Amino acid sequence: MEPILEIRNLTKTYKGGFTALRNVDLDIRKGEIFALLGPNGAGKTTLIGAVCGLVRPTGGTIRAFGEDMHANWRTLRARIGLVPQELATDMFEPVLRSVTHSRGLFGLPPDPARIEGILKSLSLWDKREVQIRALSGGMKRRVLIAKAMAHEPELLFLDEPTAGVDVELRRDMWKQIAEMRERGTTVILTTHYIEEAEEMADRVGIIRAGEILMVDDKDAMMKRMGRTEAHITLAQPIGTIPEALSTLPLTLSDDGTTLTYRGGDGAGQGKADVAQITKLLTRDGIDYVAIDQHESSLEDIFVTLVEGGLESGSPAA
Ligand SMILES: Nc1ncnc2c1ncn2[C@@H]1O[C@H](COP(=O)(O)OP(=O)(O)OP(=O)(O)O)[C@@H](O)[C@H]1O
Repeated sequence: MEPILEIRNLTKTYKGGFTALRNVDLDIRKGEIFALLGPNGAGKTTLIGAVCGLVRPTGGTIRAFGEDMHANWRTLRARIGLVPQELATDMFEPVLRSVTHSRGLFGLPPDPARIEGILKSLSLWDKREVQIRALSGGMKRRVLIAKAMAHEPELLFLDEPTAGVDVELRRDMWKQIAEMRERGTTVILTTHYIEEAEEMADRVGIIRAGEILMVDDKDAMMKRMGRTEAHITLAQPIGTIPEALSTLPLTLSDDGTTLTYRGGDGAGQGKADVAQITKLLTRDGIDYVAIDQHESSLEDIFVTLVEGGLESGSPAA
């Protein structure tokens, strides 16, 4: 399938000389939810800004909907929506007027029924005459989403859509985003909440220090990078790891009471290994009193990648 967005060799060096993006290559597929994960300062907002015209790239190309963004700026930008981290203007405007205005900015004819539909879907219809500044933080975020949806974008960027909102509202917003995808919108979101990516994304990209470390289907990433960690507490200390277990990735605590397994492949190998370990311990007459087992989450994978560097990753797509 032809990508809806193709970023090639994108580089951004800010005026002071700081390079925030280095040779970024990224393809976004039509209809997917793509989560861009990265620590503070990794370059997520810069990347979004480059596509949406807020940041001028120093090098590289961006194609959207099969056409060069630079050469067809006006028409292509009108097909892209952006939900920024914060609302910069419009604080004194009532909700309905502000959202209607956003649609007009892209040269689209008024469509009150559509705006009403958007506001209702975001539970903002009752607040339509309220000035934005009088809304709660969570409601302000919904206004940002409504404004970005008002011109019916085919590609929607959400920059930290749920930062600082409570758990309930976050779940609510995940539902809204999933519904946008159902309606055919391609969604790219940046987030600090790995849980958010785990819950919603079809694919995940990991960015660190301006470089894309890895892009993959979320499930494939979790399978490939996933690990099992198990701590087996023994009834009596042992001096060494039994011979029968010597080929497995096991360590023994200094006091001889805990065997720790770290390994597996995220596709069941770890669980099978731990079952095998307990069987062999029983066979050798070594009693254990507890097993504390844990499968790695996307968060563990992310932390390993971002802090430990890229050890077993595939090249970014
Ligand atoms: N206008 C600017 N001039 C100079 N440096 C900038 C500018 N804007 C951003 N930077 C730097 O570029 C780097 C990337 O910033 P960016 O905002 O893209 O990161 P981010 O991944 O979105 O971070 P966060 O998660 O904190 O929002 C940071 O080190 C930042 O300080």
